[in-house]
Amino acid sequence: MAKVLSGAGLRGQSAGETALCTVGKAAAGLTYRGYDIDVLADKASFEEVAYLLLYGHLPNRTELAAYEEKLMGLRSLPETLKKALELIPADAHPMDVMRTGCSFLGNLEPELTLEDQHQAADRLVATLPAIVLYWYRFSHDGVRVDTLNAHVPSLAGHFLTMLHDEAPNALHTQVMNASLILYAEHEFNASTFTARVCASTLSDMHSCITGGIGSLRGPLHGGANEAAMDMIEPWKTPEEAEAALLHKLAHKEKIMGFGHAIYSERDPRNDIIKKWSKKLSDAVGDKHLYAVSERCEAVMWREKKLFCNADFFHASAYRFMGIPTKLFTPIFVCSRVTGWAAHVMEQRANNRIIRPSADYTGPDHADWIDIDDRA
Ligand SMILES: CC(=O)SCCNC(=O)CCNC(=O)[C@H](O)C(C)(C)COP(=O)(O)OP(=O)(O)OC[C@H]1O[C@@H](n2cnc3c(N)ncnc32)[C@H](O)[C@@H]1OP(=O)(O)O
Ligand SMILES: O=C([O-])CC(=O)C(=O)O
Repeated sequence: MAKVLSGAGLRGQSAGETALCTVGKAAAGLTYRGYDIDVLADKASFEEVAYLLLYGHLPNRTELAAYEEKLMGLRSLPETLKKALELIPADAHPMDVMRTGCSFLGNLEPELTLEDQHQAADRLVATLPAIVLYWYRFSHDGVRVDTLNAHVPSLAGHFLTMLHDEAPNALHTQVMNASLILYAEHEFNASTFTARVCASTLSDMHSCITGGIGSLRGPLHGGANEAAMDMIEPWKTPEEAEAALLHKLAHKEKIMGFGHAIYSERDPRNDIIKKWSKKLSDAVGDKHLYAVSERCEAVMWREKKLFCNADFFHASAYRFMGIPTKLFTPIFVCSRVTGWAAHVMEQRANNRIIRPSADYTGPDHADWIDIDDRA
């Protein structure tokens, strides 16, 4: 019988069905429930996209107003959770804080039945920004930040207001909104697959999302936006960047923020966030970071035919908005929680436990050796 070869990393194999997203159609396409990413990033609010993913259709005016109101009403953190967050040291990584915060919330407000799944998802969408920024501001500035921000309707504005203690300008709110839309959903990526595998055991929403956060953290996935920033920040001129990059490539180093498992020509999210990064660069009078980033893009294409993925120009865009590097991947969480939760619900609606097989590579038979006789 022919052996079914599982390609390394399951590349190119279908692991199930989804109606949420297409990635890589015609080498560079991306749609959420059929809507093109360019259109969504240009015309929608993040709340509209969250509703589209979680409730299955674009909201009408009444539905959107009610949903925004609902999310705003769910922003406050339970006192016990605040106390727990206050115990986490300032040198913790915020992704670990989010993992703990999500899991902790699951103790206080468990999702007990399937009827609770939308409520659990909406609560996480509303509170994950507060979880990370309540901890960040308390541990770094000693401030117990207002997690309600009743005067700031959008999640994009809410995040930036909690971080900077003042309402963001229109450009920053617009970029943050677009960024949250770009990161919201991406089919069977590693963190979403983690959440779906967890859901397939009939586990609860908080466990699925906590697992997703853990998978997103790694630098080969969501953590690449922070890793890209750490790489480019010391480079002060495009020439310095080019020389350093060539050195890294000669030493076979992975360059964070480049390449993709599915797209073969380009990542459509890059064009959008790059455009915003340029606007921000002009607005802040940046002298080198955008130029360094552009040179990296040109060198990687020239040398390796590798293109920027969604993470690379997010690094400079976030920096221009004064966001500390270690909050980059947490913003990804605040967005991707919508996609994760939608996938959890989709998995539950037509579930069979996800349990692939493995090609065994160990010895055929091993004879027992008494402990005193072992080498
Ligand atoms: C939002 C997101 O999660 S997007 C992804 C974010 N991750 C990163 O930016 C990390 C850097 N990129 C990478 O590690 C990879 O490109 C991944 C993880 C995204 C995709 O991995 P794979 O699908 O295994 O990559 P792929 O099969 O296309 O790699 C082909 C070749 O290009 C190389 N390559 C791929 N990406 C890079 C890179 N960023 N830098 C240097 N070389 C690379 C691989 O090492 C491989 O070389 P080889 O054939 O000599 O072994
Ligand atoms: O799809 C992937 O493998 C990674 C990615 O770009 C994402 O999750 O946004």
